[in-house]
Amino acid sequence: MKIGLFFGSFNPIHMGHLIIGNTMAYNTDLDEVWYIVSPQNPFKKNKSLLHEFDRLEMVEKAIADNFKLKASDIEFSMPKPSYTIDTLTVLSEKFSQHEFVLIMGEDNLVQFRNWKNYEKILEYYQLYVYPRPNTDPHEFENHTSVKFEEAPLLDISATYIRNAIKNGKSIRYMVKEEVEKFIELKGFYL
Ligand SMILES: Nc1ncnc2c1ncn2[C@@H]1O[C@H](COP(=O)(O)OP(=O)(O)OP(=O)(O)O)[C@@H](O)[C@H]1O
Ligand SMILES: O=C(O)c1ccc[n+]([C@@H]2O[C@H](COP(=O)([O-])O)[C@@H](O)[C@H]2O)c1
Repeated sequence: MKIGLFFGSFNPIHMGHLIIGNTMAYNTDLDEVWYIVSPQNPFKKNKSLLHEFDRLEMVEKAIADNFKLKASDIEFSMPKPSYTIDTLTVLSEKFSQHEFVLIMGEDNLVQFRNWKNYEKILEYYQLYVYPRPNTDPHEFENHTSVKFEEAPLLDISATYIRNAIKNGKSIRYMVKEEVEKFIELKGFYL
């Protein structure tokens, strides 16, 4: 199978992440999309980062009704912070029957040069890139490994959701109902 990998902290997973995963899984040549929950992003320091198992549980609840979407904890047992090239290598070895593609927003391409072994990523893997608003220019516009895919965009972020919860505001329709209930039950982000 051809599988798209969507990496993130998912703190928490929101409708923006779900729209991208579903669009890639159904409207491109990908068979499935796997959400790879990163315990720790090399570029982000965040004191409100929930435990990785709680973030994984929210992803699982969010995608439970969509058979083309899967959650992965592969990075939990790998050295931290999580470097994407290392995870790609482990996945390609473990699932040699599958072809893996990296899904990312165009904004990620602006600093992609700073990723560990980015040239190796481009040599061995395809990147399926969806548009992000106000993306700065970058050098990967015409790269043969980069494919631009159309996807509708939602202007929300996990940061926005965490702040809304902290300020007693509603997050209804920004996350799946199951995720909202779980956050309430556990008292996350208060
Ligand atoms: N609304 C959105 N639409 C499309 N892609 C998004 C959206 N929000 C985040 N992404 C992308 O999803 C991936 C994983 O995101 P991440 O888990 O860091 O969420 P985030 O909402 O950006 O989090 P935070 O606000 O905590 O930084 C990243 O590549 C990010 O650019
Ligand atoms: O491998 C790297 O050097 C690298 C550098 C920055 C980000 N990443 C991964 O890209 C994913 C999305 O990053 P971000 O900053 O858009 O949330 C996240 O899960 C990180 O593990 C990976």
